[in-house]
Amino acid sequence: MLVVVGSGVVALILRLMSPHIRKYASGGVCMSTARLDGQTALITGANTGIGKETAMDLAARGARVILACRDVEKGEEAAAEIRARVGGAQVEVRELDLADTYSIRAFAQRFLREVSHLHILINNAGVMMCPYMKTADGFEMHLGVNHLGHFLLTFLLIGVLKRSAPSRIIVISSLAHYFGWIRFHDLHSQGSYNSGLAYCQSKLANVLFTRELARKLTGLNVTVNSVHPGTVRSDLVRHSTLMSLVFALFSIFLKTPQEGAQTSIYCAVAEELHSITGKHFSDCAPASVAPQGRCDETARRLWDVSCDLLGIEWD
Ligand SMILES: NC(=O)C1=CN([C@@H]2O[C@H](COP(=O)(O)OP(=O)(O)OC[C@H]3O[C@@H](n4cnc5c(N)ncnc54)[C@H](OP(=O)(O)O)[C@@H]3O)[C@@H](O)[C@H]2O)C=CC1
Ligand SMILES: CC1=C(/C=C/C(C)=C/C=C/C(C)=C/C=O)C(C)(C)CCC1
Repeated sequence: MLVVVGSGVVALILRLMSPHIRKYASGGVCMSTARLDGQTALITGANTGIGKETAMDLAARGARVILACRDVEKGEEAAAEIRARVGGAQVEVRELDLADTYSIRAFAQRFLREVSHLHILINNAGVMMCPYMKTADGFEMHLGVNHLGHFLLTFLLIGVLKRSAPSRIIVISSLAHYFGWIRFHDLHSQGSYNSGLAYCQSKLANVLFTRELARKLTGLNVTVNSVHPGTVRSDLVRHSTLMSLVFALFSIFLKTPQEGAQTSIYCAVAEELHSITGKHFSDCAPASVAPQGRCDETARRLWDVSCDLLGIEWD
């Protein structure tokens, strides 16, 4: 009886507080009215969640937006939705599976053949807390998709980004990077696997990649910044029953994908960020980076190991 009354009271309080909670939870908003006419943007994992909402916004600003998706059918559905909501939207779908370096190379080859400029690259796609899986190249899935896949993609597109300068690279990381460390002795979690820690490692790798790439791109007018989008109601938690349950129970506290896209959009368009590089953002404002994400030695070591794993030379 007491439990029933207690839950009723909590539900009532939450209902009454709902507008205030929503206002607080929604986070920062990108206030820039910058137009992107004549600019080209590429967003990975843009068929759903934060990526789709980011694509919607950039298309509304006049950009040509390429949705890079592993499932072209889902990508076309998202593109149709964007066209229906944004009059005159220029959106195209291309196949890209970040869990397969052959697919990444094929994507880049076609992209470079068909598209002459790239002003905004948003490395958004991500996988979280999946069971132990390997990519086509034998990389642990989180590291392979979230870090190495985007590393290779950026390497293959860096020439066109430089030619299109000023251009921007935005890397979607997470606050979860605080709980990660790079396990150089067992990068692919072959010794022991914890899906949460593997996700955190990959998100720390995103921050370290941003740091080292920003250093290498100094003076070239190509900026690179990382983003924590907030806690966003999306398909990201699909692999974890517990997380799905927490998301369902606390959904009122979570951002919508549109709210979660604001910081990605901000980093892509805000005029005041034109020369800001190597920084981390959350809620459309600078955010702090964990100590392990500020270590230049680790960033350089991860860079070298990533190049070795991918069989590329990138100085
Ligand atoms: N939601 C949140 O609370 C938070 C999200 N983030 C980050 O935000 C980013 C976007 O996540 P969110 O929108 O929430 O999640 P979603 O799961 O909604 O979107 C993830 C996207 O990544 C795509 N993707 C997954 N694997 C691959 C692959 N192998 N090749 C190409 N694309 C792939 C998915 O494609 P498909 O639909 O086909 O599976 C989907 O389009 C991620 O990097 C995530 O880590 C960071 C912090 C918090
Ligand atoms: C426990 C709890 C929460 C859940 C947080 C979660 C579940 C965060 C997930 C973060 C993710 C998915 C990060 C990805 O990079 C709320 C709703 C914030 C507030 C109430 C208490």
